[in-house]
Amino acid sequence: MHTLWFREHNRVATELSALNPHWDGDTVYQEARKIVGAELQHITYSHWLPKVLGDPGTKMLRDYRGYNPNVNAGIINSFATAAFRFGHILINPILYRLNNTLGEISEGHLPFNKALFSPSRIIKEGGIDPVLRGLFGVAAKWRAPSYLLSLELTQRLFSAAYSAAVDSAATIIQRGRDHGIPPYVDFRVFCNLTSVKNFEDLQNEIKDSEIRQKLRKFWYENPGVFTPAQLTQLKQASLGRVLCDNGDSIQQVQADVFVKAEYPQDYLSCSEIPKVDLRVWQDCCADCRSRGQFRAVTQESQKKRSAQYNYPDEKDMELSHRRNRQRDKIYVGEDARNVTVLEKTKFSQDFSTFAAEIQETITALREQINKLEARLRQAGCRDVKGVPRKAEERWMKEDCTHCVCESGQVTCVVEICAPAPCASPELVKGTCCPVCRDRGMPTDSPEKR
Ligand code: HEM
Repeated sequence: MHTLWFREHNRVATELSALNPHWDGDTVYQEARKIVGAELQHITYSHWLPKVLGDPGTKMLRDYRGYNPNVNAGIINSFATAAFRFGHILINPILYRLNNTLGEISEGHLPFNKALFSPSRIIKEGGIDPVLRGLFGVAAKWRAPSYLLSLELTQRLFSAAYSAAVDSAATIIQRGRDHGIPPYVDFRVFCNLTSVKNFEDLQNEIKDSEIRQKLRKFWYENPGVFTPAQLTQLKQASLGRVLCDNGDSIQQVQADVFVKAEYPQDYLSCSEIPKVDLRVWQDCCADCRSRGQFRAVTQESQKKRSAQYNYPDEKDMELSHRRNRQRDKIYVGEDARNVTVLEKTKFSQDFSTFAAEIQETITALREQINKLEARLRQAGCRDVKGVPRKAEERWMKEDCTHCVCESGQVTCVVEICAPAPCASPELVKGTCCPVCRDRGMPTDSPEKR
């Protein structure tokens, strides 16, 4: 686009110069610059912005009513830092390169990351026209949640120039923090939209209930994120303990490191500070139900977005190029939603992968249902040690782990500890939660764990 506008300037200048042979170079340059600036303003406000803002937004913009020296022409911080970066979701992960009949050029389309920092492609691979045709001859990217920022922008941006790629999503979020931009929920109220308290209130904006559910799970106490046993352990965590475990050689800290304490009397040895017992993350126990939950969430948070939203890797590209030459030209989605252009072959390939994935999921679910039904038919259970337990039987597994046999399945729950009402709670044998008691007891007391 820069080359296009640079050429436009020179074209206008040449024509002006022919019309006004008496103008000096500076006059030709300044007048051409003024004209190109005006063209850009006209196109931006009259042709582009209405597509971005829609009718109501365009009406609010109103027509130009003359220069007003009292209007601050600067843009607000939140516009530059956040709002106008919406343009990043318009970026297509593929640069389509089309010939003059809108078919793919012999060099093929380009993944976005291969296009940056490679101006030589313009010279060697057909000039600027193929890329420009790709911009006007192909529909815009589909505005579905999973298409907003492609992996090209979050995992491969500028990878041709830097050893580590830039993550545009992370940069945008971080830039918002750098600039102290108010949170989205505050902007909703400012813009007279409904106020929101939780992700369900955003169901018109985030239509996919699965995504809303995933977002909810960022709070560690939400059901399904950790098992009850894990939660109990997590609530033993303290910054003091993290300092003890990870400092170079910190041996003593106060019980609450956020509050200054007198040394040595108010300091505790690190061994006295409660610790998160990671054994409850050991991947084998009778508590299959909660183990399943834990696994699901852990895998969910690690899962990368499906490659179907992105451009194929190099080896796939070679294959697709060969196929492309034989098959139909690109067709533009006629759908009113402006569906992304898909190559016919790629579409059917994606669809087969999708169908195979669904099939796999159905088989896995069927297996789970069979297992659950088999359990329901069982009257009792067996605990971890293989001891038979009757239906509805309850027992203590350890000091603070209650188990119950329900519907053929053992479920164990670890007691949740209330915050101890003293500065230096201790873990004492026979109790689940840290207790407050006389601090005179020696630290190596056999009662201590
Ligand atoms: C080839 C496409 C694009 C690339 C590679 C790109 C890349 C970038 C990068 C790397 C930044 C700096 C991020 C930071 O460190 O804060 C940035 C900032 C920005 N981008 Fe883009 N961008 C592209 C297209 C767009 C479009 C189409 C728009 C709007 C329609 C846009 C709007 C902005 C804005 C408003 C900023 C912030 C500028 C500022 O802080 O003053 N970008 N872009």
